[in-house]
Amino acid sequence: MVPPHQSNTIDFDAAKLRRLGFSSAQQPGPLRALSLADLRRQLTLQLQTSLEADRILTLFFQEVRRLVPLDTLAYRNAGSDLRLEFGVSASHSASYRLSHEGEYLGEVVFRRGRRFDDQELGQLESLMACLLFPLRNALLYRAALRSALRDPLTDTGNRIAMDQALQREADRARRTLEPLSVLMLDIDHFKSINDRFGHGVGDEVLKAIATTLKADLRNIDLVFRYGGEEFLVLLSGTGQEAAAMIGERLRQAVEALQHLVEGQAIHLSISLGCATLAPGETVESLLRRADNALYNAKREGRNRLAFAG
Ligand SMILES: Nc1nc2c(ncn2[C@@H]2O[C@H](COP(=O)(O)OP(=O)(O)OP(=O)(O)O)[C@@H](O)[C@H]2O)c(=O)[nH]1
Repeated sequence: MVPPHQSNTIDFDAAKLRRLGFSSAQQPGPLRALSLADLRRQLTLQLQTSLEADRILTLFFQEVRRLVPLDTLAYRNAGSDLRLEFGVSASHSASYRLSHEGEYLGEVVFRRGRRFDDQELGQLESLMACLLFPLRNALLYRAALRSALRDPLTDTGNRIAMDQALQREADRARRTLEPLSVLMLDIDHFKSINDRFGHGVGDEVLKAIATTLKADLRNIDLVFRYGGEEFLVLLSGTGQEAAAMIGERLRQAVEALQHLVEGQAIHLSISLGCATLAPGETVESLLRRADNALYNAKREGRNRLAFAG
């Protein structure tokens, strides 16, 4: 009797993948010269194994060098916030702006110590065709991840991103014994802005304040919108005194904002609660203390910073 279905199990372990032509990036050993056609076939298989732009370009750089000697591969895509560089810098370069049917996919730059000849440039162009679709998929994946973690109105991190970042940074602070502080901040009398000028203006004010906060902070500091008109600033490696200085700078920056509605500047201010992670403290307790401090800043008259007890 022949069964109607045959079921098989295949374990794609590292050895099997190697036999099928998928090599691991960590695999040591000398690079073997290949024909253009062989390399294109291998690249097509290998570049499908990841959705991370970093990994895809690392593999591409590693494999392309088997045919065309290269010192550097650089990749830039400002729209996707990507700037990657592999290898060591060199004087001669060949750069390519990649696009597919009008869709911009970034710029690739190859560098090395001597000029590229026409045959090599032809080979690089042919190999870049293998990069196109894996790279496009990686950019789409990156955009999807990004939008799942960002607040679209203010382009700050959302609540999910905040919870993840807080946990990650608190774990790191415990491990490294570095300080970690948060600033919880809330726009003063925001309801009356909505009531007087409408929700559209309220939204513009939220965007303007978020832009001011981001412009005033260093890159590694992270801003999240965790409620309607409430933001959290996560300050890694920052103790209470420095966090208060940063908070005060943010307060002044918002106060100095000239936000115009129908030609008239409206007065804006924020109140802030500042808390620093105590030894053994949980993230929930840190947030609770920052929230209490924010409540005190409001009660004491707004447009000010209060410390957590
Ligand atoms: N335009 C707009 N308004 C929002 C959004 N999310 C929340 N709000 C409004 O934010 C206001 C918050 O008001 P309250 O919590 O009373 O606080 P407040 O008026 O800022 O007063 P204090 O915080 O005590 O200074 C409410 O009117 C909400 O409707 C949003 O995405 N857009």
